[in-house]
Amino acid sequence: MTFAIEAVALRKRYGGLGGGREALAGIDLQVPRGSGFGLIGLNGAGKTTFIKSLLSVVRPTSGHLRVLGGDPSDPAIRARIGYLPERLQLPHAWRATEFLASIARLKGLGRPGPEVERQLARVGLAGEAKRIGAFSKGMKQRLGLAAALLGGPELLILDEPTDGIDPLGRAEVRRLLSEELARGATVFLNSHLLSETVRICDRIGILAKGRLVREGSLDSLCGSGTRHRLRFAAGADRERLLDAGFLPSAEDGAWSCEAADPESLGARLDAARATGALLLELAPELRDLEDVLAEAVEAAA
Ligand SMILES: Nc1ncnc2c1ncn2[C@@H]1O[C@H](COP(=O)(O)OP(=O)(O)OP(=O)(O)O)[C@@H](O)[C@H]1O
Repeated sequence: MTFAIEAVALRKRYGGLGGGREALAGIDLQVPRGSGFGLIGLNGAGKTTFIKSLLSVVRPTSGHLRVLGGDPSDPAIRARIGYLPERLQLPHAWRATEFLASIARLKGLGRPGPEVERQLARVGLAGEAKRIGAFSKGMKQRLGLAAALLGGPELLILDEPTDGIDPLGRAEVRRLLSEELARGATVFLNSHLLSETVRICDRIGILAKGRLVREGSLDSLCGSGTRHRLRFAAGADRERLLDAGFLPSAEDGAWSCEAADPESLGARLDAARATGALLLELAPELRDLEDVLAEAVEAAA
């Protein structure tokens, strides 16, 4: 397997009086190509420092970092990355097409016109003639996203991509990012919106005090491994399901059960069927990522 990002024992200590605390205290991380990876953590955990290292804006104090198989300070590697910064600096007197055309030229895209129009349409800004200074926060964010998407980069690094975007716009951004994943791009996301992160990313890393304290697939991080969620067709006999050891969920009419292995899960399902219940859905029960984050941060304290 090839990796879009490979960090080995990566450390960063900022200069200044007393040298400060290490912002990155030895990060080992491999992000597979084509995956959606979400980096989460509390304020000051080191997320921005890690992203800046990926973009060679920050020089690590020690350790190794490879991005798309090369050195992040190599301009040829940088050209294959699309980046949406957390704090966008946009030229307010320009129009969206002018701004994107200038980015396209910087990225070395020949005849950028059609690509600029394509990306503007994807972010819902086609035909937008206002100057950027008159854009709403969400429109500016969409424009920043279009700039990151120009030229179909192999790696997208997105810092709070849905910040300021309304709920329907967020759904559009999610769809757009799933299109990017489907074409084989790697998406590296930094967001405090955990509900967005779980909907976009299949892998999650938790940073706490400069250390990667948990990392893995969403299922491995949030799944209990033994709890399952089930949904039965209307008319299931509640009392008989309770007798068979199923627990109802108060919120949404789903049920849950414990089963440590496929055999015991099969036996559970047989028991449910014996009550006359018809199974509609079965999935591993996932814990809330917020709880997993809180637990990981506490353990690292
Ligand atoms: N330029 C800098 N000089 C000195 N210390 C810095 C600098 N940038 C960040 N730090 C420190 O490094 C640590 C990690 O900061 P970083 O911005 O990477 O965290 P973060 O996880 O991105 O936080 P947030 O969620 O608030 O954006 C913090 O203790 C911060 O104060």
